[in-house]
Order: sequence, then C-alpha cells, then structure tokens
Amino acid sequence: MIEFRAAGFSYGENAVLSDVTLTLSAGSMHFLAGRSGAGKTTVLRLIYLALRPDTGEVRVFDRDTSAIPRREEPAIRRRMGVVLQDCDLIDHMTVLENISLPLRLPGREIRPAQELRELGAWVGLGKRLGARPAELSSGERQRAAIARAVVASPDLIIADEPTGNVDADTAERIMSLFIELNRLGKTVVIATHDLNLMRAAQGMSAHVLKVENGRIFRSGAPL
Ligand SMILES: Nc1ncnc2c1ncn2[C@@H]1O[C@H](COP(=O)(O)OP(=O)(O)OP(=O)(O)O)[C@@H](O)[C@H]1O
Repeated sequence: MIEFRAAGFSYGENAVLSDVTLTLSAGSMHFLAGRSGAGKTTVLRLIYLALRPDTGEVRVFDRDTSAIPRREEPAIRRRMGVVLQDCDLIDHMTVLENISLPLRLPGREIRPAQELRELGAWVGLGKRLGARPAELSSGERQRAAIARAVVASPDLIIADEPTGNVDADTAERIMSLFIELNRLGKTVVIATHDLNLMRAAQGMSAHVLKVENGRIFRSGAPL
C-alpha cells in the first residue's frame, strides 16, 4: 500500500528524512510518533502527494509518486482521505455541506442525503449538521473533518494530530472512529504526540513508527 525505498527529503538545507525504507501493508494501522519537528507531517505529505522525495522512492498504491503525471494525481488522491490539524473546513458552508464536499468532484458517485446524515451521526454530529464550522467546538470540527475524509470511501486514511486541541474524552472518541475505520479494512496512518491516543488502540494490531534523526524506527510489537 505504502512503501518508502531509501527515501530522503530536505527543505532546502534542512534534511528531514534520509534513507528511509519502510512498508505499510493494506489494512494496517500505524501511529507516527516523534518529537515536534522530527518530520511526522513531512512523512504524511510524502504519502498524500503534497511532496516528492529528493532521493529514493515513495510508492503509494503501487505507484512511484515521483513518476505520477499531474493529470493522474486527482484519481490517486481520491483513494485517500486526509484529516489535517486545522481541519480546513469551508466557513460559509454547513457541516453537512462540508462533509459532502468531496462528492462534488468529477467522477464521484452521489450519496443519498440519508447516507450523509448517517455519516454525520456516526461522528456524533447528527444534531449539528446545519451548523457552520465557526459554531463548532474543536473536537466537533475534527469529527466533521473525519466525516469529510471518509465520505468518498477512501482506501487510505491519513490524519495529522487529529486530537491536537481536544480533551481526553473527545480524543478517545475520535480515536474510536479511526479504529472502526481500520476494522472496516481501511489503512490508517496517524501522526500524533499523544501517548494516550496510542493506548486507546490497545488490542488492535496498530504499530508505532518513531520518526527520529531523519529515520523511521518500527517498534517491534503491536501496541
Ligand atoms: N515548508 C517548510 N519549509 C521549510 N522547513 C519546513 C517546512 N515544513 C516543515 N519544515 C521543517 O521540517 C522539519 C520537520 O517538520 P514536520 O512538520 O514534518 O515535523 P513534525 O514532526 O510534524 O512536527 P510537529 O510535531 O511539531 O507537527 C522541522 O524542522 C520544520 O521546521
């Protein structure tokens, strides 16, 4: 599903990753851990095609990301659901409109309104679907972003600090959504500092990948 082959990446002089080799199989769940500035977000950007490695290869869905022509990128991105820390919701749209946004892209199937409402209820926003993002709490915004990321049934879900600004109970609730998605067969990669979040995945075969000194270390045992 995702493969790094001796991949390296620098922002100008700042070498963030070097010689990273790693395979994440389909249906697996991984936490990217590591101190602030270690390169977790950079790893995710390399996976969701926002960056390309300077050296080596990053392969996603069996394609070398450096060799994907621009016109083919949207089709590959369609297979990914991305949840970013700032949520990136559109302010003037309601929660329901934000959630259904990915379905407005060409080539996406229309989902019945009832299904969208069910998805909203699944993330616990059943009663807030008419609200605008500014009227939501941070945890509610995160959950809206998760619903939007999964509305088009992606194979791969990527989340960057999805519980950055929420309390422990909300973090656990958000985590349970990712666990459920993984149980449904989705590959899930989450960057987080939050040890409690990783503990919430105990019993799942989730793995921790530590980003440190430009490398990624796989912790041997599942959590
Ligand atoms: N667009 C950019 N231009 C230049 N340097 C960058 C850019 N984005 C990130 N960096 C630098 O690259 C390094 C890795 O950043 P990255 O955001 O991947 O770390 P992170 O592990 O996600 O950090 P955090 O946990 O604080 O979000 C940091 O030193 C950061 O300052």
